[in-house]
Amino acid sequence: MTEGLRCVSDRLCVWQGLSKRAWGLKLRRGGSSGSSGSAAEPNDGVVTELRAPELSEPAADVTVAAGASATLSCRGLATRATASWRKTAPETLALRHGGRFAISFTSDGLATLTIHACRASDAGVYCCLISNELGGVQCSARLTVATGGLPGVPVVRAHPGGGLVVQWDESEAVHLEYCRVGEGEWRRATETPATANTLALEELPAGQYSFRVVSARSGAAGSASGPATCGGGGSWQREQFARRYTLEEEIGRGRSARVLSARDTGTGQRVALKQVVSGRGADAVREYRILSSGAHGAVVRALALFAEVPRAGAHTLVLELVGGGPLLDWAASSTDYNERTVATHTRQLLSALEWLHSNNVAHLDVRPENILVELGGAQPQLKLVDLGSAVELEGGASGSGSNADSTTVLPPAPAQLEFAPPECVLGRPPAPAWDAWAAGVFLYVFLTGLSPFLDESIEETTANIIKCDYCFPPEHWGGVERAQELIRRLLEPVPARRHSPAEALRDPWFEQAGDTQLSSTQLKTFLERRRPAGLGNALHSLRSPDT
Ligand SMILES: Nc1ncnc2c1ncn2[C@@H]1O[C@H](COP(=O)(O)OP(=O)(O)OP(=O)(O)O)[C@@H](O)[C@H]1O
Repeated sequence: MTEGLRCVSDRLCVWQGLSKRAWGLKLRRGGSSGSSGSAAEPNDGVVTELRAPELSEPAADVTVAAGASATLSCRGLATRATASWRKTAPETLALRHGGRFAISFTSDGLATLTIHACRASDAGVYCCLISNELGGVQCSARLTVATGGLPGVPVVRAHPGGGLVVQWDESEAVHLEYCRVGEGEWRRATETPATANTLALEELPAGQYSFRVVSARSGAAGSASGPATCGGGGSWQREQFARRYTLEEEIGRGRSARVLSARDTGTGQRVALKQVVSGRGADAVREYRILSSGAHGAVVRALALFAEVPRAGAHTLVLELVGGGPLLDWAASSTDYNERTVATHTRQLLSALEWLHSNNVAHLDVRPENILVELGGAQPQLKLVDLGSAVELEGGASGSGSNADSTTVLPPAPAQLEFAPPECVLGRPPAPAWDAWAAGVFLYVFLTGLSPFLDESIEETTANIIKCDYCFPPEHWGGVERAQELIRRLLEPVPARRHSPAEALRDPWFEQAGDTQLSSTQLKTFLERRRPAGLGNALHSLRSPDT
């Protein structure tokens, strides 16, 4: 650390409105009403004379190398005084003790400011004010941070709206330059030198970039930052998206998303575009991460994720298109609506849940609207969609060590309530066992068209769930009683005793299920009741022309 020796008594001044000369005397009884940081005060009932502060040693200018510590100090004669530091040039800043700044004031009137790990932007004029009730006195000193003439390396991070944000630490005007990795050509990010120390490059095309800072005065270039990946700015993302997908029609809607069918002009493949409203970006990113990190035949696959599409703040997930609509709608109008069909699809659902749980993911929103069917293959195939409410669990799907404990628990929405387990309606932390319960309710509905816990009101339905109050009316269970034991195992009120999807898959019913034809009358009533107003039967009529 190099200390400058120039005297700064010319900067010694009187704080506006307060005189450094004591213009009044106040007799004060020493005692409990002390103020912090003042000169030592007797606490023995002796009357003390209070004097306005006087400066005895002004602060001196200091020069340090970047990265070193700098200490500015001055001394004032005063009783019951405090000392505070401000930066007055080039910007005004009130300084507090903490982080890189250490501020102290000793009982003999020494006020110090130490700045650790000095940066170029710390350079400037610092002012110390020593004051008490009778007045104040202040002095200033300049801190110079020597950077060796070369600008420092800028810091790069992702911009929440797409693109990158670059920050640097120079006290003078600079040019920010960027180089696309592999191209070797440095370009200026702005026409004129940047005076602020941050630049958001929101419209940067996708790619990898390095940045460097160039002094506008000397033309000296600092070292380049490491390569930073840019997913592309908003309008770039929208442009790429518009070029690639031709939108068709709306095929579904949820609380946070609109789903459209579209065609990928590159591959000719039809896809589903889930447009997630702004504010739910984290859910969309998590849903993409889960659905793109592995594959299971009964779980929809995610193909891509676009941020800032269709508008700033929104996200668009590109998903495999499931062409057959909700499974129960298809089953209710199918000639194959029989016990074996129900067993086949229940097995697919449990297998999808087992796969998610083994990947430490709990779906948490298993209900008929999110259980679709693909009819394009040799056999109808169940597809579970909507991982928007899913949680990723730490330390295994058993529930122990789950990060779900910290998840905000909201009461289930009306559409979810019929499928919600007791621990969910009681506000307990989410866990994979919720999915097993929901699968049990789904199987009950699939076989009978009846909802086991549904009652006249939300309160009564909730009470039925908490008491696990349901039954198997014989008039609705004729010929399919063999599935009841599996349902009992899944609708077990104590989560730890409830069958997991893996255990449920071993139930003998899957082998025993026969051709018993099921009546779709109740199921159609069930579906009609849950159909959102205005949606009609759009999903049901959707069929992939590829099939
Ligand atoms: N890949 C897909 N293929 C066809 N239809 C889909 C697909 N994904 C979703 N849908 C339809 O769109 C509807 C809404 O989608 P999704 O449930 O994912 O939205 P959401 O807003 O997350 O729903 P929620 O209200 O449960 O939060 C679904 O119920 C389903 O019918």
